[in-house]
Amino acid sequence: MTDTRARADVAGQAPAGSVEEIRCRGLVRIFATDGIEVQALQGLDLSVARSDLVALVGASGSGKSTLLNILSGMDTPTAGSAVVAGTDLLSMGPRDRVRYQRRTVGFVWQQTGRNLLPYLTAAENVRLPLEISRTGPRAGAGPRRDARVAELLELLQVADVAHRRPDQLSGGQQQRVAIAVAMASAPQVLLADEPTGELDEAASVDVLEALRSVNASTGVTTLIVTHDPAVSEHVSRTVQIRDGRTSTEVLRRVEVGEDGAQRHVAEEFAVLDRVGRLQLPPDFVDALDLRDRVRLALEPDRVEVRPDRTEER
Ligand SMILES: Nc1ncnc2c1ncn2[C@@H]1O[C@H](COP(=O)(O)OP(=O)(O)OP(=O)(O)O)[C@@H](O)[C@H]1O
Repeated sequence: MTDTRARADVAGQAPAGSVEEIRCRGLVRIFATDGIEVQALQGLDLSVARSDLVALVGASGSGKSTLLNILSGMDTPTAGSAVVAGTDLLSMGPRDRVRYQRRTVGFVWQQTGRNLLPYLTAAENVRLPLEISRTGPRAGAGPRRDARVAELLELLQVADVAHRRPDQLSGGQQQRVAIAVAMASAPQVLLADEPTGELDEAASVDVLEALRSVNASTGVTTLIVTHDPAVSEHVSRTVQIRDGRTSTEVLRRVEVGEDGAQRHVAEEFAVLDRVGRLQLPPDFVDALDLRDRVRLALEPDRVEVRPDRTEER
């Protein structure tokens, strides 16, 4: 059974003193098709601190892609608030949206074909966003753009294949070039949707390590949406979404023992939202056969949740 502690602060709170780069409060997204409404996000709260590397996990249909589409500026929530790097995603106009997608966020998608243009080389793919924003302050002169392309290909360890087209690259190399493309305009936030979904285990580890090293060396705030349980091993914070809301978080840290040896410690927390709601893990609910109504008791240092046995008496 999972040892889940309730985190006694606001759901997904960024550490004290840090700057919140992603802040979602009460995010709701309702889709209506053929008169049927699906509530994909049901009041989701999430905070990610600047320069953090966070994995977002959850079962199929839990709302991960819906959240990522909103954070990437491609979709608008039905209600709630979402602010990314100071941009309010609910109130931005069409011009702000283009600017936001070009400058503020970078994306890496699961399908390698969606990330790269097939008829351009790796270097040309990385250069393209710099050419598109050449009038912008981050563009610089031609030689500066060349230097930036070389620097990014070096950082992602794909400089040796700079002149190959995507079909001449392995899946892992394609995703590393895709990260270089996403980082070209020096975004503040990097969003990756199942970046290892089409890769074998070895290539997945490579790509996750590439994301980690880009995060560490540039400080870009990074959110990775994934089904892949191995991703959690590569990040210090994993947020789980269940039924359109954040439900639990796993925080990992390295501790040094008295003997000087390093230990990796992982602690799981239930997420408590601003109005006091939390989701009990399914294995807790099953273990005590909790249903419909439960009894709560406030103890000096904890809250007890017990099954309601009234009808059995
Ligand atoms: N455009 C849409 N129209 C109607 N329903 C939608 C739409 N997009 C998503 N949904 C529904 O919203 C819910 C959440 O979907 P979402 O794609 O965000 O889940 P997910 O966690 O990303 O799933 P997966 O891991 O399978 O990609 C699902 O019930 C889905 O069917």
